[in-house]
Amino acid sequence: MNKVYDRGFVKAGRKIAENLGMADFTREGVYACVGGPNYETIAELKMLQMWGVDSVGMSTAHEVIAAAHCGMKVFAFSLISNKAIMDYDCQDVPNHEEVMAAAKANEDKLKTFTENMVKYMGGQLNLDCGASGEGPAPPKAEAAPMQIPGICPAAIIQPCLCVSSAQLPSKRVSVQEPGEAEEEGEKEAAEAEAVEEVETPKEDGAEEEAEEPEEETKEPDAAEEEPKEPAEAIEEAPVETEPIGEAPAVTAAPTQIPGVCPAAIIPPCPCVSSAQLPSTPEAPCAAEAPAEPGEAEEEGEKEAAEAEAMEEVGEGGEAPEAPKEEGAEEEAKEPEEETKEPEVAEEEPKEPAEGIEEAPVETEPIGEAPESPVVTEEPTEAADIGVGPEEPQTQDYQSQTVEDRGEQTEASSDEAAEPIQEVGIQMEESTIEGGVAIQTLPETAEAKVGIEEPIEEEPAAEEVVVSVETSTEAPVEAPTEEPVEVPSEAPAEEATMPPEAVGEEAAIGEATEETKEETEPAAEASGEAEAEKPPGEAAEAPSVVAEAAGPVEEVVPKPPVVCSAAVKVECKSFVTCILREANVGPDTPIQLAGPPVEEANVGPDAPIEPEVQEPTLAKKEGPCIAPCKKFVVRKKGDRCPTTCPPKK
Ligand SMILES: O=P(O)(O)O[C@H]1O[C@H](CO)[C@@H](O)[C@H]1O
Ligand code: HPA
Repeated sequence: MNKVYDRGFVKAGRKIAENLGMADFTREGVYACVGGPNYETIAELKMLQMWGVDSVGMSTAHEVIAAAHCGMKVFAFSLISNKAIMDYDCQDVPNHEEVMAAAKANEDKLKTFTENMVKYMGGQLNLDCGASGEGPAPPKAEAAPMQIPGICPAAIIQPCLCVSSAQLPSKRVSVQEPGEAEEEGEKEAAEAEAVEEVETPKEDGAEEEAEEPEEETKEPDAAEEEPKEPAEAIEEAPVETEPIGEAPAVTAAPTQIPGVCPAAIIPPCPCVSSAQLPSTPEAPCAAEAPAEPGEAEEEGEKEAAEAEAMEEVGEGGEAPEAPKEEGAEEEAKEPEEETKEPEVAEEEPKEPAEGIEEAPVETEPIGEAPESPVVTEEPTEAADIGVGPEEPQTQDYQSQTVEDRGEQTEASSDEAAEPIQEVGIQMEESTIEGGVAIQTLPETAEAKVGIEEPIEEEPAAEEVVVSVETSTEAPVEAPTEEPVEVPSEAPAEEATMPPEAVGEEAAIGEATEETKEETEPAAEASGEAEAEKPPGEAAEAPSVVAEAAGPVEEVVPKPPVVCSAAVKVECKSFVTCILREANVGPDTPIQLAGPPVEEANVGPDAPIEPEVQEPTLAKKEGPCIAPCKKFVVRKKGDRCPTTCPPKK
């Protein structure tokens, strides 16, 4: 993802913003994408700020990832719609109303900017997105899908890759990565020349409709306004097609990548896994993985082509009407949610966090852990932005969080004392003073640009709030080598983990198979379920090779082997975990940026991690320690780290 944002597009975006008089409120910065659906807590925002984040959103990154995976050239920008509240003493809470209001107040700017960008991008991609100045091409009932040159052979884009205002819910602007080696000189000159001629399009009555779709995908309110047909959007999208050539035949229904161009319907892309694209069915993968767009071209040719295209855009003069997004909200929402699923999957801790592994072992059951407030794994549209009936929840959450952390307020008074000027913000490298922010995306974070709203004269450089990158930890201590007791059936009282705990394990026990096997709590969780079943009904461990079940006869010390029956294993390991607030199920008893440890699902006697590298994090967001019980029951099929009953 290092070059996911097309540098040329970003530069063009900045030029266009400048030409449109938006330069003074354009920024480049680091955009962090959080899972939502709630707005971030103050602690999270502080954490993100420490990480160098300038703005935060909930969707762009996923869309960008999906698009990039299909080999698309990507450009994204954001309208900074609200300020990050980072003061515990502040009574305000982020709310959807203000976000929507900001978006509404800036829709003209969004439309204008978008149209110009689309025109430019269309020219770059040789698409008739208005670059010709003739406006969108008439609908083509059976337009042949086209293949983006030099991109994933399977990434067949139906009609047009146009980015429409529909992509701009309330923000979003550009993305890209800094440090991209380019020949600035001539390229910039060419771009400047081309973009200078981009005219500000007239605002017409269609603007509202054009920008509604995106919001509809997230906000129920807006959804009621303009129900539209996605099919029409596809047909209306200007098309400049090219034969697909060797492109593999796609029989499955096209998929629309959420957040991207409503017209950019992409048939199930064989190169994209179902986890990344909305509904990529059973389309066989007959194509090779896409090549990185930016790497597939010679810089020289690329620049030349861009410069040329820029000129064309400039000549285009009249800005085309933004193609109406005729996408039905229903369909738009679906993919949106689906694209978030991968997040959950990505939560799986692959590597234990440093500094947590040595956490003290405590045998306190995890049972008493209180339920963590919040977050659902699959945010619904309602919960998404806290619209309508869900809004109260969002606010409650925010309020509750603040209250719960009353004591922390003091601890972080220095930081909290800083008045928050605005969200969105400026990066150190920002060279633009002002509103539409074109971001640069470093590494994994996403840079976004946005039109700040309200626009402030003196943007506070450190006011940006941002997303939450969560991490789940499940480091575990090495299993003991001590022989274990092997009861024919596990006493129910020993498997005292409550359902919540099981859920917790499920949530945090996302370590690799290897880790799982060594993680007592994980086994503990399964053991509990096991204990509740009649003897002999041990559940099959999905990832382990199950062997024929057999009665336990004796304990034979051996290296890890597969259990053929339930056994009770002494547990001396523990698990420390840091869960993301996002993507954690409502019943998940552990929370990341949570309240004091005692409130974070850890038993009252659970030790508070003493040596945390980051004191602040330890205290405020601090990892919670989920000690395992003394004994755990390994179910049939589990691999035992110590001993197992002999196979019969
Ligand atoms: O700024 P982006 O990435 O679009 O994300 C956020 O913006 C929307 C408005 O709050 C939310 O629904 C969330 O998707
Ligand atoms: N956080 C996350 N996403 C958002 C926000 C926010 O404060 N505002 C609009 N989208």
